[in-house]
Formats: sequence, C-alpha cells, structure tokens
Amino acid sequence: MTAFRSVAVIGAGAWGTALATVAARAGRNVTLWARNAEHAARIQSTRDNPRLPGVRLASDIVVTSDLAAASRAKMLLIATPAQHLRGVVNMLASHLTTPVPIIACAKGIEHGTHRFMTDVIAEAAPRAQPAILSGPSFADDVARGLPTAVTLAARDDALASGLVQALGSPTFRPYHSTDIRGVEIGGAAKNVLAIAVGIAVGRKLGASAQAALTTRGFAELTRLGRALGARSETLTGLSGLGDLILTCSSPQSRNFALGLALGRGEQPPAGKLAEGEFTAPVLIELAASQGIEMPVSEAVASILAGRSTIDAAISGLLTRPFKAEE
Ligand SMILES: NC(=O)C1=CN([C@@H]2O[C@H](COP(=O)(O)OP(=O)(O)OC[C@H]3O[C@@H](n4cnc5c(N)ncnc54)[C@H](O)[C@@H]3O)[C@@H](O)[C@H]2O)C=CC1
Ligand SMILES: O=C(CO)COP(=O)(O)O
Repeated sequence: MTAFRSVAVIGAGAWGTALATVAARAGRNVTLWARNAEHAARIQSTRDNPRLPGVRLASDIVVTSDLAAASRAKMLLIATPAQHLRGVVNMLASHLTTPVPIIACAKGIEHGTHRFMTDVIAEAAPRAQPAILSGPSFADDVARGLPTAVTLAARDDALASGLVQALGSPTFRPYHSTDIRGVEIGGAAKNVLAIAVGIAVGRKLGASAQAALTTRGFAELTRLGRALGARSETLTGLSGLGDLILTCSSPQSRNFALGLALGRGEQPPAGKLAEGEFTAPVLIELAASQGIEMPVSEAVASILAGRSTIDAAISGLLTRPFKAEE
C-alpha cells in the first residue's frame, strides 16, 4: 500500500503526458497540469495531446490548468523544460502547506546559476522533498507501455523507495537511489553529447566514429560526475550510460536529430525541444569552473554558438594530442 495515492504531473508536454499515463497505470489518482487553460480543456475533452500524437489518455486522468488543485496531490512530478523549472516551482510553492515530494523530470542545468534541477526545487520551494527521475525512456515508448527502466533518486532512501513503489509497473521500472547528483549529471550531459554524435552521423563519419565519440563522451561525463561527487554505479547505470546509449543511437531523440540535421547541413526540426542546446553553454562553464576537460561538449557549444564550423570542430577533436585512456 503506498502513501502516495494521488500524483500531479506539472507540464503537459510529451514527457508530462507520458508520466501521467505511467502513474495512472500504477493505480494512482492522476492530475495533469497544463499552464494554458484552453490547452488543458482541449486535452481533457479529446483525451489526446498533440505533443504526444496517437496516445489516448486514460479516462480517469484529470487535465487542468488549476495549479492550486494540482498542488494538493501527495506527490508532484515536474516535466517542464529545465529552464522553466524555477518559474513553475515558484508558483507551486505558495500552494504547498506540508512537506511534499517534488520529482524533477527535466534534464538540464539552470542558466546563470549552474544549479541542477533538485537544487532549483529546494531553493524555490523550501517545503519540498526534492527528487529526480531520469533514464533511457522516450515519452512515446513509455506512453505506449513499451518496457522501460529509469533511476529515481531522493536524499532519503526510504522516500526514493516509496516513490518507486508509487510509480512502478511491469513496463515502467524505476530503480531507487540516493545519488541525486549522479542522476542529474547523466541526464544533463547526455543531451549535449547526443548532439555531437548526431553531427558525426550526419557527416557520415561512420559507425566506428559513432561508437568512439559516444565512449569519449562518456569519459567526459564521468570526469565531471566524479568531480561533483557522483557515484560510479550511477554514472554507469540507467541515468548515465544507459541514457547516453539511447540518445546517441536513435534519431527518435530530439538531441540526436538536431545534431543529425546540423551534420547534414539541413535546417533543424522545427518546434522540437532539444535540451542539449540550452545545456551545452552552462555545462562547459560548470566543467571549466571545476577544471574538468570536456572537449566533445565544448565542440558542441562552439558549433551551436557559431564560434566554430562543424568541420573545424571535428578537426580540432581529431588532432588533440594522444594520451592515456582515462
Ligand atoms: N520527451 C521525452 O522523451 C523525454 C523528455 N524528458 C525531459 O522532459 C522535459 C520536457 O520535455 P518534453 O515534455 O518532451 O517537451 P515538450 O516540448 O513536449 O513539452 C514541454 C511542455 O512544457 C510546457 N512549458 C514550457 N514552458 C513552460 C512554463 N514556463 N511553465 C509551464 N509549462 C511550460 C510547454 O507548454 C509544453 O507543454 C525536458 O527537460 C526533457 O529533456 C525526459 C525524458 C524523456
Ligand atoms: O531523454 C530522453 C530519452 O531518455 C529523450 O531524449 P530527447 O530529449 O533527445 O528526445
């Protein structure tokens, strides 16, 4: 029996909608909050969200734009883009009267502050018990009930375990952890690295280069993770290596697809959120502040900012001095 009978998902994009479906499948009473009242009313009546086409929302999921009503749930999942997390949690905070778990489901690092997602939650809502959910899981796969596994971390293991019990089902398998920082780093960095790998594939550099770049990307993700106190089993787990493999190998990923288009010299897909674009500059600032080398991420940031051409960035990576593997 779970203490978390009711769940509210804040943010009715592709991921929020998929997570609402997950929670309903796990037997929770689910509210899905959309900031736009018209959008909420349309999804509530049609049971269809254009952000996640072809997925029919279970009839018992309540879709609303009433944040006060949503905030009464026993646990909250926030699935807005990373850079909008603080704004939404600021609005939520005034409705919270008791300690409540707030699970960050976005993947990124806040611009300007270098804060990870649970730090933003802790600052914006002091009553919250911050947690993070991340791992290899495309919204479409999750919503369709294809098997997926993710990591769910909270500072307190009993809380992380309780949240896993509330959301888990045979087709959505969260593993609990207390390594919040490790989970956050994997989710943020893999999006930037997926843009790099997409570019290499778009440039037709070959399957060997794809594997090499993914692996060297993992090496730099691990370096940063270690410097910030992440555990190695988290970095090699679902939210680290697992999500990196998924995102660096499939055009279903919007980050990979962005890289693919850039590599081919095409226009990036319109209206698709690729968090790596926003994470790249802040990731390399953070790495520099720690004295950590992240050459693949730096190349992505330089290309996106127009400081380097793709060919110059590739050549820069290929002519780095030979060194010991680490
Ligand atoms: N789509 C996926 O497969 C997965 C996405 N994620 C993460 O989830 C986060 C959201 O991604 P998606 O849902 O896919 O994006 P999306 O583009 O489908 O939806 C984003 C939603 O956030 C809403 N939104 C934007 N600004 C807002 C604000 N200021 N206040 C409230 N709502 C706002 C938009 O209206 C939209 O409904 C990202 O950080 C992404 O990396 C994580 C795992 C899987
Ligand atoms: O995070 C994801 C899968 O785990 C979704 O990847 P994209 O945001 O690149 O589509």
